[in-house]
Amino acid sequence: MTTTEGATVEPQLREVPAVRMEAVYKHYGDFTALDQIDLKVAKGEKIVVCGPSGSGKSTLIRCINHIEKHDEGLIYVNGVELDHQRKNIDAVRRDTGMVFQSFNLFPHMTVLENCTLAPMTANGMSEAEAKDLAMHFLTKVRIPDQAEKFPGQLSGGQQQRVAIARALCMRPKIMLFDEPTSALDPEMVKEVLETMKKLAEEGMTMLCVTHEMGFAREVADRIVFMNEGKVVEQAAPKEFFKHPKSERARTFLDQIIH
Ligand SMILES: Nc1ncnc2c1ncn2[C@@H]1O[C@H](COP(=O)(O)OP(=O)(O)OP(=O)(O)O)[C@@H](O)[C@H]1O
Repeated sequence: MTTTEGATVEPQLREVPAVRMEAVYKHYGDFTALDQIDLKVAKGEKIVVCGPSGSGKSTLIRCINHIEKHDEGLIYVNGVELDHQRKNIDAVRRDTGMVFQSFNLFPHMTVLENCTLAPMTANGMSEAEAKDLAMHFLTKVRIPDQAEKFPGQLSGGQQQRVAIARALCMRPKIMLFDEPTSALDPEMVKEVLETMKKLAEEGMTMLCVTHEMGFAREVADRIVFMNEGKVVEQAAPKEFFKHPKSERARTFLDQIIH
């Protein structure tokens, strides 16, 4: 693309990022959980956030949809500021689907009811429309036959796929995953990662906190490595795994890969 001044500009650089964090801090009392975070996520980008326990990964992702409130700095989601008065909270929440480690499904509701609830209550969809949408996404995560069951009747992997379908029913522009496979038996991990991989291939913008480094290598455009509340380094997976720059990333990788 050429501007009137004749300069060449990459079209994607002119786009509003999916997420922009500028000098973001989060404190719990005297403890600084996020320490001057600057991070940009482009539309369609897949980011894996990794780092040692307590480094602030969940806090970072939870600040993006305001489950946690940041104390200082600016956060924009698709160009909308997450202001401290929470004026834009509904718009931001609509754009961001969140998947938690512990599924967070309503146990007294069927799979279908779990998926139709938010589209009907928050988006004003009719029951018939919401059911069609829910079945569409339950089919996508390959469990349409479980629609009438209750979460307790499903395996962990199936429950997590319901949680992904439920998030997709809100038609999010960004999916946030907070250790989505950590609570699963090893044989269930693969099916959830496959579902996430499929979403990535379809172009979804994704921020995933995960220790699944195989997934990171295969799917991520960029690895963001955190330590003590800071983003210590960020690089393409190939670069990060081969040549981690910081000593902390090197010891982290040694511990989890060997
Ligand atoms: N509600 C809270 N009150 C006080 N401290 C908190 C709270 N939530 C998180 N923290 C602290 O903030 C730090 C970052 O927590 P966070 O959960 O973001 O880390 P993490 O990198 O996701 O860790 P893990 O990999 O173990 O889940 C930790 O030291 C944690 O104890």
